[in-house]
Amino acid sequence: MTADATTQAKAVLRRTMLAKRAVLSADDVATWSQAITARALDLPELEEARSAFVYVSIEREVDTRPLLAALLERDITVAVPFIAGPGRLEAHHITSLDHLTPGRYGIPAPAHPSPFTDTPDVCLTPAVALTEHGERMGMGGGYYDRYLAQHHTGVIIALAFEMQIVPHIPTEPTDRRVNTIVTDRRVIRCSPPPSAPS
Ligand SMILES: Nc1nc2c(c(=O)[nH]1)N(C=O)[C@@H](CNc1ccc(C(=O)N[C@@H](CCC(=O)O)C(=O)O)cc1)CN2
Ligand SMILES: Nc1ncnc2c1ncn2[C@@H]1O[C@H](COP(=O)(O)OP(=O)(O)OP(=O)(O)O)[C@@H](O)[C@H]1O
Repeated sequence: MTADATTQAKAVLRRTMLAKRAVLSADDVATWSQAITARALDLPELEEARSAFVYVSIEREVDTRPLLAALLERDITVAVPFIAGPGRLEAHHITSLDHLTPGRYGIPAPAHPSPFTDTPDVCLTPAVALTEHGERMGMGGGYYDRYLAQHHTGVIIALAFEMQIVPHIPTEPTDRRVNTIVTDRRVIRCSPPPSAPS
């Protein structure tokens, strides 16, 4: 597939998956998010982490507020995304959810800059779709792929509803795979796709 065809195929899948997610009920999102939060908080890599970079959810994404609140209680460094420009994501340290205010695209972001420039022990990413092999498709800004190309975080965990797991995602060389996916039903430890170099 050419690069253009891959981008096109991704855009089609993105629209389909966003449409499916848009019609989830608020109740389902809340119930499933609770299950995901409990499972994520039990992961040894999150229990052992000294720092975590966690997205702040909007709309029908897996709700990360309860997870953020629990991590802030754990006395580890918690950082959240700040959109610094097109495709440019920065991590900024917060010590309270009260430090968030609506930012670019209406996504809550730190009200006052406090850059966390280290490599976080764990990165918790949003996703529009994922495969069991850890291939991830996001909103199409390339924000996380660029961030993760610069910060060699060992543990990348995606939070997703079971309905977001698909058999195939068209990939580009710049796509970073996630190590683990936490859904409302299970924890998926991702192994590389058969065709990919390990
Ligand atoms: N909660 C959350 N935070 C996140 C992400 C995410 O997916 N979820 N991102 C994951 O990477 C980054 C933001 N990525 C985004 C990419 C595209 C659009 C978007 O809606 N684009 C519209 C244009 C909207 C406008 O111009 O106002 C579009 O492309 O049509 C929003 C966010 C960083 N923070
Ligand atoms: N490390 C990188 N360097 C340069 N360009 C990149 C990099 N990573 C991704 N891109 C480009 O960004 C664009 C969007 O990428 P992609 O469709 O993979 O985004 P996404 O994973 O859906 O979004 P996000 O990471 O924001 O959730 C593509 O044109 C891709 O080639």
